[in-house]
Amino acid sequence: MISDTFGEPYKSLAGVHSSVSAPEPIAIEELTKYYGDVRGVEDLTFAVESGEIFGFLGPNGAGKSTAIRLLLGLLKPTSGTAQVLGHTITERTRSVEGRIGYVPGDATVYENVTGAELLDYFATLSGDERREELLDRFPVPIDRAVKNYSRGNRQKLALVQAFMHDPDLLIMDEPTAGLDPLAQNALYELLLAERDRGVTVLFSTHVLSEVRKVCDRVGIIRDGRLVALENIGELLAKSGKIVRLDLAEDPPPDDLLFDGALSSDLDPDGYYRLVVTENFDGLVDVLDRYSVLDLEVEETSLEDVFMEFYGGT
Ligand SMILES: Nc1ncnc2c1ncn2[C@@H]1O[C@H](COP(=O)(O)OP(=O)(O)OP(=O)(O)O)[C@@H](O)[C@H]1O
Repeated sequence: MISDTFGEPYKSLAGVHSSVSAPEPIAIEELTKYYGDVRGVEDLTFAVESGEIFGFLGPNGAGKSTAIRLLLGLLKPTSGTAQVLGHTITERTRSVEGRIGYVPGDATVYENVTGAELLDYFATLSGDERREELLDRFPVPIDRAVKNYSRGNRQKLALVQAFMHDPDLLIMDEPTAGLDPLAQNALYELLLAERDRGVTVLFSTHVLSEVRKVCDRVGIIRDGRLVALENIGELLAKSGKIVRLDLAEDPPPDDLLFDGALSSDLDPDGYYRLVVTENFDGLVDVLDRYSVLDLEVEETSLEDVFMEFYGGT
């Protein structure tokens, strides 16, 4: 009973403004990556605008890391292309790399050096003018070998490394994984402050609460394809209302469906649960057929929206 309202892969007008103004920091066009027969991402098309925090949302295996690794030039696309800071991903130069900060999903390399040595190394590549300020924000045992770091400390070190050369664009793959709540909040504050300075951020996550806290827009990816691209308010508005009904009768949930109802289910507490996006007259017609003992109408939450895309999969 999952609707296909968002079922068609979303096609944005990526690049449409590029002839009249600066190109978007990230513009992706029909980007496809197969690992042999396994689909990583397929036909991704969207743009991340300058100065926004863009949440790239999807469950494990949806294709977020593949898309990010393609953007960073770490993987070669099967077809399609993307521009990052105006440069095609397959032809990027060092000068562009120096304007990007990257937080990988799994920060485990360079085990045998200390945190300080690791940062020194990256400083020679791109600079480190913000190192001290970031170490205050994300304190780590800088003189100890990285191999002895806890997961959270590795992640904090990765954050210091990603931000310390003051990049224009941050690309982050599940950056809060392993962070304690204090460090998570420090990151949210930093992201919002950076956004206000005009920095652009793309980050992948499956943590809905952080999407709500920091993201301006969100792209939802499912099975390698983009299925929604909206600002969060619009996404919620488009996703309709939850109508919960207690009926004297016991009709099968599908009997309550009408044009404008995305889904109809029976909750464990015996209430019918409809997701209604439009045609509230249709709802009134349905109600007219039964004895309604109770009725509640709620706004959809981001969790509800997510479940509409992923429920049952
Ligand atoms: N190196 C690889 N070789 C083969 N298949 C891969 C490889 N990397 C990813 N895949 C497959 O590509 C698909 C997308 O995986 P990807 O890691 O991009 O998803 P994800 O959304 O980042 O997931 P997660 O949240 O678990 O990191 C999955 O089916 C995955 O098994």
